Amino acid sequence: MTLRIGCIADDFTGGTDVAAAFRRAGLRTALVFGAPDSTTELPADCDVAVVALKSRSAPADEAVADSLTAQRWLHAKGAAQIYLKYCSTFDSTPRGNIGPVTDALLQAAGTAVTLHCPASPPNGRTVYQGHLFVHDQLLSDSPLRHHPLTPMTDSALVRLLSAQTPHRVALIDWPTVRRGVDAVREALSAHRQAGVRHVIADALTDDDLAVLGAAALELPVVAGAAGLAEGLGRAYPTAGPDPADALPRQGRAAVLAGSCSARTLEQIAQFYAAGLPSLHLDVLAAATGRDVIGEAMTWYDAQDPKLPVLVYASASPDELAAVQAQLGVSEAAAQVEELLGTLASRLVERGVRRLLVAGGETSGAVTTALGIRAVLVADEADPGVPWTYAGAATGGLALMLKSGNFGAPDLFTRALSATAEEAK
Ligand SMILES: Nc1ncnc2c1ncn2[C@@H]1O[C@H](COP(=O)(O)OP(=O)(O)O)[C@@H](O)[C@H]1O
Ligand SMILES: O=C(O)[C@@H](O)C(=O)COP(=O)(O)O
Repeated sequence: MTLRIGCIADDFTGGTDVAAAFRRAGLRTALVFGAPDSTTELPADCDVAVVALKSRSAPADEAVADSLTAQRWLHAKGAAQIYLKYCSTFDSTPRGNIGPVTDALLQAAGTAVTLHCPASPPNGRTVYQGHLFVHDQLLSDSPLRHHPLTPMTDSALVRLLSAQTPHRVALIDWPTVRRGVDAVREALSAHRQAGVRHVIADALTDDDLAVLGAAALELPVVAGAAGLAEGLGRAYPTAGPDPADALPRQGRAAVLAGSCSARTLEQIAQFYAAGLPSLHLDVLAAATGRDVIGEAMTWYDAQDPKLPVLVYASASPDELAAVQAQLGVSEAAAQVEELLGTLASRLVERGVRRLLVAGGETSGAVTTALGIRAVLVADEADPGVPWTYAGAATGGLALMLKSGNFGAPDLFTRALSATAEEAK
């Protein structure tokens, strides 16, 4: 079976989000971490391969180079269509890289037009008249206007993308999308003939995204968030049994959290309130050379093996500010990522078989420490938060990588309760 779609995601948890969307559409999906090279193996029998890069905030030339490497590898594996996954809040300033990356992918694929739509209705992201909404607010009125790296002060997608590309950008509006697949195809063709390279489409619902996906089936390059990926995936015929069904359902379970996002803090509080064993890592003590890892492992060995455990560095905004003031922002992050990466390796060595990781950067640190290059994507615990299967190299590890703000407050206990229940 050859690969059908090759996807390039601009960060790791964005990669798990889009991989879950393709799987929801019925396609067997693998996720590859980091720019692939000749030694990167693709798990057998998948329809979609998602390459998760760390390019969202990278300078355009770096993001273009990594994306072209991924595109070449995906084409070599047989992918006829490339999907560029960026954030559903279009995290990208005028100097951002969505325009340059898309232009480079189009040029390498030898094609003149692409369809974009960042809508992701389950997460409240919709596009109307080319304006991106976050629930009931324009993007530029939402909390994203204060994003530390990519403050979004404009919601007009045609204007945002036009600032990043020398090529023409135009809109297919919602009334056209509502008229269906043929109407969208005709509009795409008219835009292409008029010299437009980037066509942005409105979408309010998953049905709109299914129309767009069907209309985009023949385009060599398509771009957007997880919503359009699912719409596109639904336009493909589904294949046979999913090898990810071999996911281990039992074994010791642990959560490692390095995300300080509000939702992760709620999930930590819920786990603690459920009476499950939790340990807070003392980042400042680790920085002074105390053996925080050794202490954590002694604590882990003393826990009831039937129960999932949580080890977290995550801190409230005040605690975080205090640690960062003392260590510096990047030194503090490096310290935490080193701690959580090392702990992940120790826990897996000690027999953990189900590992839930909270935080995008944290997920990168953990997969790197575990030497995991590729996983198969299995069922979702919450929208955009799938279990994945790391296969034989790690002794058959079930891994869940969660973006900081994703998942319901009870995600940790719910996703891992099966283990505790079955073991009782
Ligand atoms: N106690 C702490 N002190 C300082 N930095 C921390 C602490 N806990 C976590 N961090 C850092 O905060 C960052 C959280 O980012 P990330 O893992 O991407 O989560 P999210 O997905 O919520 O953005 C990481 O770089 C992590 O190392
Ligand atoms: O498209 C989305 O909203 C997510 O997949 C995503 O990329 C979220 O960004 P992070 O919270 O920075 O992982």
